Amino acid sequence: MIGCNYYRGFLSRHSIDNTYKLYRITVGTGQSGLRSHRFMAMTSGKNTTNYDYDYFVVGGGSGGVRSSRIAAQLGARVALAESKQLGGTCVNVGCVPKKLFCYASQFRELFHDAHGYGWPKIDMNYNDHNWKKFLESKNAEIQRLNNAYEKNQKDNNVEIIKGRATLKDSHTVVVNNKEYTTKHILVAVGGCPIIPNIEGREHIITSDDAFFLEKLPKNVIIVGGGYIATEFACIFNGFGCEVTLILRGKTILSSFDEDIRAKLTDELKKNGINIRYQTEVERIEKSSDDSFRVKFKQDKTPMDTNLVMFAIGRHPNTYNIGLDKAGIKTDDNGVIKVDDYSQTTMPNIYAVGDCTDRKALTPVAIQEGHYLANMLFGNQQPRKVDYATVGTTVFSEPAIGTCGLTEQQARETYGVDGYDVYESTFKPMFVQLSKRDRKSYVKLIVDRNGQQRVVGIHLMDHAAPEIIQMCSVALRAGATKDLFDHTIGIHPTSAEEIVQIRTKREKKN
Ligand SMILES: Cc1cc2nc3c(=O)[nH]c(=O)nc-3n(C[C@H](O)[C@H](O)[C@H](O)COP(=O)(O)OP(=O)(O)OC[C@H]3O[C@@H](n4cnc5c(N)ncnc54)[C@H](O)[C@@H]3O)c2cc1C
Ligand SMILES: NC(=O)c1ccc[n+]([C@@H]2O[C@H](COP(=O)([O-])OP(=O)(O)OC[C@H]3O[C@@H](n4cnc5c(N)ncnc54)[C@H](O)[C@@H]3O)[C@@H](O)[C@H]2O)c1
Repeated sequence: MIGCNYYRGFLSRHSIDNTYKLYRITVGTGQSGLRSHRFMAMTSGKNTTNYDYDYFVVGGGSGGVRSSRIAAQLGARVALAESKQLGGTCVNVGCVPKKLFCYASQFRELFHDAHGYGWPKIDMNYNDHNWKKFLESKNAEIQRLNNAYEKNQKDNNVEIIKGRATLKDSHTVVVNNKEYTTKHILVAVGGCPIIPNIEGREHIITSDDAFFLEKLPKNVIIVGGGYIATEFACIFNGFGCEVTLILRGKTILSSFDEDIRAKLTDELKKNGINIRYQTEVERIEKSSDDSFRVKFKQDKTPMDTNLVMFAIGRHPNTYNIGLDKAGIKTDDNGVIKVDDYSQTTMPNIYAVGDCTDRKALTPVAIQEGHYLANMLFGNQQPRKVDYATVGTTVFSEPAIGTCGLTEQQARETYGVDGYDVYESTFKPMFVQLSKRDRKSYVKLIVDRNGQQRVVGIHLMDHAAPEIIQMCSVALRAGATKDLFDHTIGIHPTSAEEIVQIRTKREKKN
């Protein structure tokens, strides 16, 4: 198997089928019951001497690190158990290395663009790219972050306990056979990639492995159409690999706005990414030359490839950590049930981040963990995270950014006559001289009633990730279309399109 799997230490791919069976724990706790428990638990506060700690955090990823540090700053006695490296998915096998991979993969096009601006033409030979050197630099940067995280926790008096934690009961956590008692527990164990139960599954790599490949493949099949599949299709494509995306359904990024999906699909195809729709992998066979033959259920023509990557979602790391012993209920997939304030079915135990069913994004896990620490140890009123206006980006090439309602959600919320759509497709200035065939796109959805608030913004542009951040502030503030129209743009930018669109688009049915 290629590379190392960050999580394989405690949840091997071969245990996953069993995991699913064991996940089928009885559930059915209503949210109202959860809420009343929260206020009981909150009478607690800190410095309860009967326990070893006031707060024991299981999992040192985005949510756990933030929550433990804030709690300690507020005076709580805090322990943090981490079975791998501090920083969790985001730092080790998620956002951070992914963004570095995106940057690295984009130079091919940038060198091409440079020629249009008068720089000498560089004949790119992919073999010239030093993959090993790049991975070494990437690994060094991750190591730097791991160390910085550890120092920051220690400087704030968080006691780090290295090892896999399990719950013995609702006030006892066990790590390396040692028991620790605690007033409150936070479960912030994150998730890991799903690997399907198909013949040849041992040949599958996931995003965890993709960050540690020994060399780039000549061609790659990526199964899935979500964030990770789309981002890695662009990364491998940028490095010159031949990429085929295998979609179970009819579209990539099915939870995104229909127009942004269509526009991005056009760009991916222009970049040379092949997409096969409504196709499912039946099995994977290893060939004598170390390549793989992938057979499909629907189309009987197999494909030969050097690498098969699955990115079909993630499941929580909640298997066999004693949740049942501590009285914590999960759904059938092992997702921890929580109320609006991250309280589980056990009043003194909380859960944040990817092991709950909210938005699986780093800043979301961080805010959930931060609000929780404030609530428990900062004498602050409980505060709900506003999930409706979370801005998010897919770091594709070009990138997309989205915030608020999709058109489909606007249709369901306001009815087909209750909203307006404003849109603009344009060629970004940067590619004019290089003649790169590239489009950008802006779409605003406006609530037609009342004050005409902007309720959805969808962008496709290389600057979309930076622009959408401020759009989410505007949406949270309830900005109206009139406010956008009378805000002066910054010229020449892609962002100015957002305050300049005046033409309503005909509604599609
Ligand atoms: C490839 C990829 C790219 C991504 N890109 C982005 C992005 O660009 N932007 C974005 O916002 N989000 C991105 N995400 C999502 C983001 O990484 C997660 O939403 C975020 O890391 C969730 O934080 P968390 O604290 O819930 O869990 P995690 O960060 O997963 O942390 C959980 C930690 O708990 C530890 N752990 C698990 N079980 C135990 C145990 N029993 N005992 C002790 N420790 C344990 C794990 O080792 C891990 O360190 C990406 C994810 C992936 C996979
Ligand atoms: N840029 C970012 O912020 C970023 C990047 C990567 C990941 N993430 C987070 O991590 C989460 C996980 O990412 P992901 O891409 O694994 O999941 P995802 O939920 O985004 O996408 C999963 C995809 O797999 C498809 N799928 C599911 N089961 C399948 C099957 N059996 N066969 C074929 N296709 C199947 C789904 O239709 C969907 O298109 C994301 O939802 C997101 O919250 C965020």
